[in-house]
Amino acid sequence: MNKKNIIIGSTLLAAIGAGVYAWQKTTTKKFEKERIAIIGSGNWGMAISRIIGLNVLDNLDLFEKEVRVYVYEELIDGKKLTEIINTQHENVKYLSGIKIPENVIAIPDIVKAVTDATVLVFVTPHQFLPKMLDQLKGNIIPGARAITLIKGFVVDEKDELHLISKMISDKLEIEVSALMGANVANEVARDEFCETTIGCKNKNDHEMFKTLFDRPTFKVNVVSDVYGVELCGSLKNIVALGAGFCDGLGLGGNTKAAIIRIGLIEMKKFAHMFFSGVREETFLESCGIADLITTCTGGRNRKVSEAFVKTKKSWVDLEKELLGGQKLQGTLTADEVYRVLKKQNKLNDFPLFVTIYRIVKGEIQANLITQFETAYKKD
Ligand SMILES: NC(=O)C1=CN([C@@H]2O[C@H](COP(=O)(O)OP(=O)(O)OC[C@H]3O[C@@H](n4cnc5c(N)ncnc54)[C@H](O)[C@@H]3O)[C@@H](O)[C@H]2O)C=CC1
Ligand SMILES: O=C(CO)COP(=O)(O)O
Repeated sequence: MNKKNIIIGSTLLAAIGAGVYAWQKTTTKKFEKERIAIIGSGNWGMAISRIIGLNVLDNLDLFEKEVRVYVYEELIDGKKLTEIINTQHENVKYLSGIKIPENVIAIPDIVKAVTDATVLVFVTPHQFLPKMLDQLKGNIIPGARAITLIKGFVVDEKDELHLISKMISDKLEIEVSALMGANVANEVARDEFCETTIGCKNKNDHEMFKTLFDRPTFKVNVVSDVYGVELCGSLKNIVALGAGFCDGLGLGGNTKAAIIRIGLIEMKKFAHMFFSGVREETFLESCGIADLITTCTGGRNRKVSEAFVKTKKSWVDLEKELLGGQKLQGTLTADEVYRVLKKQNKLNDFPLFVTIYRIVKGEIQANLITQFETAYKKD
């Protein structure tokens, strides 16, 4: 074989290799039954565990009966939380008063929790994710898929933003979808009607995810725009802080509506500025406008930011006092997004996000929430 043939031959092999890799990435491996692992057992983690546990029992031809949940172990009155969940079928700390189906098993070891899992459901406060991914790397079976319910981003030391779905996908080399919506966990757990949005690129998985999550009171719509869904769910936490400031100041619905409207515009602008392919329709799904409304009226970010204005206590103290171990995400996200905008020299394009950040940091008082440049009247 001459040199030219060798080059053509190896180029061909490389192309076939790349093709096979791409095919493996987009083709769903068929498992006899899906085995579900949930990573995270907080307020939303437990509410979604209940839904998954019930749906698995209703579809035992498709899913293994046992659903494993990774629980960050802690002692409650001297008793391990995992033991409490596995005997009382209730997470007394993070979702008290709600029974969890008995096929949902709490496991304190994250690697054991995902053993043989074909579907991984990530639902932890985002600050804990990077360490979890380090522990999970190399322990996921080929062909497994993941779905993230985490609202937040990771911003690295170079002030570059990483979407959670992309982080999980890069680290574990699996496909990752996203589920976000107007889903305050306590209300979902009480079976109050709501909708949610799943972003999933792989059409082969649409039906499986719908069967896993959809309930008569938890209606799922599946779209293909994973990044759009995730960006909506994460960015709205910043706007929710602004809504809480309005409540803290005793302002009425008109002001809050203005914050929501302008917040939505900045969410869209941010998504389109930094990510290609985000679809306009996604902002009208449950993950978009609906989640924005629910978190600006209910929700923990709104509640704690109202108290921040009224009490002038620190965020750390208020999180401890008001959330009983649950975690506030919006203040972290406001900081992360600010760092990204600063690095990209785009602070002037996001006056509301920047104003909220400055109030969070104590650089300005909350009564300046309405003093940002209202540059969004008409182009
Ligand atoms: N709670 C809600 O209504 C909703 C929450 N979300 C999102 O879901 C994600 C998870 O939120 P929640 O389940 O509500 O959690 P949460 O706010 O209840 O957080 C507490 C969880 O963090 C765990 N934890 C504490 N310290 C830890 C550590 N050092 N390492 C690992 N884990 C630790 C606790 O064990 C507990 O499971 C967040 O991104 C949140 O924004 C999304 C929709 C609704
Ligand atoms: O995301 C949520 C509802 O969809 C919950 O928001 P909070 O974290 O502000 O409670």
